[in-house]
Amino acid sequence: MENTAIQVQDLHKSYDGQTVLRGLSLEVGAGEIFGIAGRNGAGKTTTVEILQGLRRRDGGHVAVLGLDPDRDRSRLRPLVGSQLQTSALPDGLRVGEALRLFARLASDVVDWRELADAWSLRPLLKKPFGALSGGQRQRLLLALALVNRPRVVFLDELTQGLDPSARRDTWRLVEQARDDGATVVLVTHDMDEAERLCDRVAVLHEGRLLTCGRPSELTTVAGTVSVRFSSPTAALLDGLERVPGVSEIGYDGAHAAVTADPRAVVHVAAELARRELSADDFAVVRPSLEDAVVTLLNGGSR
Ligand SMILES: Nc1ncnc2c1ncn2[C@@H]1O[C@H](COP(=O)(O)OP(=O)(O)OP(=O)(O)O)[C@@H](O)[C@H]1O
Repeated sequence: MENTAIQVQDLHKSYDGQTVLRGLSLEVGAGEIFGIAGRNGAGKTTTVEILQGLRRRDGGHVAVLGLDPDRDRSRLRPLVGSQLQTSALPDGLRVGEALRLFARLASDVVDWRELADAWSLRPLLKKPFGALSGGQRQRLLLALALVNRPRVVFLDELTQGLDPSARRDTWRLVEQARDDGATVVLVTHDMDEAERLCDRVAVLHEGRLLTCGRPSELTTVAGTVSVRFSSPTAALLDGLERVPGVSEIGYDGAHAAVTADPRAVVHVAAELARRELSADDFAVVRPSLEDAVVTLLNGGSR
């Protein structure tokens, strides 16, 4: 990778004899929005905590912006932003006070008023944290993660509990942070979010990297697509299962769904043409990223 922001090689970590990370390796490019997904307990939070120097690793090599989070923590701290947990702020702290305080701690590299405008927090400046809605809290916590103009930002469960429009606003602001030069690492269970927002997604499984790639690559890796079209009778579909690469045929009385290897789509289309089935709604539907990740985690093709 040309410009690497984060390098993880053969990372190991155990808690009280329970092994959580067993040889995790991955790389994050500078300027990427990089998703980390995997089942509960896969080691996602442990990994990002090690990357931030909040937890010590047992073995392996880790570099964030060329620095070792264990040894160079004080040099790394001003370069990294992190989304705080909701519990980290006292209920009585006002939005304006939080922004001012965090900006001062970060040596005022960013004008907190500009940040308040960017994140639509102006009307909330006098409100105490405890009186904010879930979405407003999330906006403040994200603004605070960016107050030191970090080169790497770690976000965990970014849009959990947000309404669809607040989710989209948040995605836009994260993209803005990336466009301003930050590398973003996003731990998420929300595959819709990962598909929409992440340049690449790493799927962790049992403390190792199961797979990593662009969302479109992962959906391809999952193996099959669904070819859908109208068909007036089931008889027109007879024998279609013998087309190489077709694994399943469904028919609901009006529509057919043929599950097939992506490379077989053209042969399915040719076969339909030979049968003079004029399907004007012929569509190839890829699995969603969520379908793909579930398939991969359940041991499907990789
Ligand atoms: N401080 C700790 N002490 C002991 N065990 C821990 C500690 N922190 C995490 N673990 C255990 O390590 C494993 C991995 O936890 P981690 O939080 O890294 O997983 P995760 O992938 O982020 O999970 P989730 O999706 O549920 O947030 C879990 O089995 C968890 O119980």
